[in-house]
Amino acid sequence: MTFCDKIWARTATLLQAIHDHPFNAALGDGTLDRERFAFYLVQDGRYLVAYAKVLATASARATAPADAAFFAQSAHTALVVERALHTGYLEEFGLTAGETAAVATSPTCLAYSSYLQATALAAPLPVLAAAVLPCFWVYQDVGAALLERTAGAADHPYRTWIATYSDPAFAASVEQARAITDRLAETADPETRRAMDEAFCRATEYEWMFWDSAWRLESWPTGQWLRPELTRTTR
Ligand SMILES: Cc1ncc(C[n+]2csc(CCO)c2C)c(N)n1
Repeated sequence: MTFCDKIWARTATLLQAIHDHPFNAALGDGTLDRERFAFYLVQDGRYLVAYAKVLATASARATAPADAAFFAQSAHTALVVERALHTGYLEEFGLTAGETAAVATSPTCLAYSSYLQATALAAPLPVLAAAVLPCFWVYQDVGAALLERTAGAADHPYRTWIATYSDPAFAASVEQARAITDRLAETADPETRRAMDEAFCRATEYEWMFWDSAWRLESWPTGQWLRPELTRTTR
C-alpha cells in the first residue's frame, strides 16, 4: 500500500468529522452566517500567505526539478487565490482593507501557519511534503462533497467559493501532490516514514481546527488586556 492509501485510511474518521462539522454543513446548505464566513476568509487570507511561503521553501528544497516546479506553481496559485478570491469576496462582504487588517490572526490560524513554517525549515523534505498534503487533499474532498450537495441550488451564496475547490485543474494538482509524497515515502527510512505519518495527521487536525475556529469566531483569551482596539469579530 502507498503512503497516501495508508494515511487516508488512518484519517478516515477525522475526515468524516471535517465533512460533518457544523461550519461545512452550514456552508453546504447556504445557511452559514456572513460573520462566520467573513471571519473564515480573513483568517484564510493570512493562512494562504504563510502557506505560499511554505510551498516556496519546499520548491527551494526539492531535489527533482519537476517537484520544485510543482511546489513553485502551487505557491503561486495560493497567492493568486488569496489575491483574487479573498479580495473580491471581502469587498462583496463590505469589509474595507482597514477593517480586515484590524482582525487579529486567530490562535488556530497562527498555530497551523507556524507549524507548517517550522516544518518547512527544520524537517526532512518528505515530512514537509506530507505536512502540506492535507491542505490540497482535504479541500478537494470537502469541495467535491459540497459541490454535489449544492449542484441543485439555483442561487447559492457561497457557490464561487465552493467552485474553486472542485475545479478539475485543482484535482490534477492534488494528484501530483499525492504522487510526489508517495515517491518520497518509498525511499524514506522508517523514522522519516513515521514522521511523515505524524505530519499528515497533525496538518489534518489543524484543518478541522481551522473550520472549527471560524465557527467559534475564535479569539485570543488574553486579547482584552493587550489589544482592546482589535475587534474580536469581523463585525
Ligand atoms: C486552511 C486552509 N486549508 C486548505 C486550503 C486550500 N488550499 C489553500 S492553497 C491550496 C493549494 C493551491 O496552491 C489549497 C488547496 C485553504 N484555502 N485553507
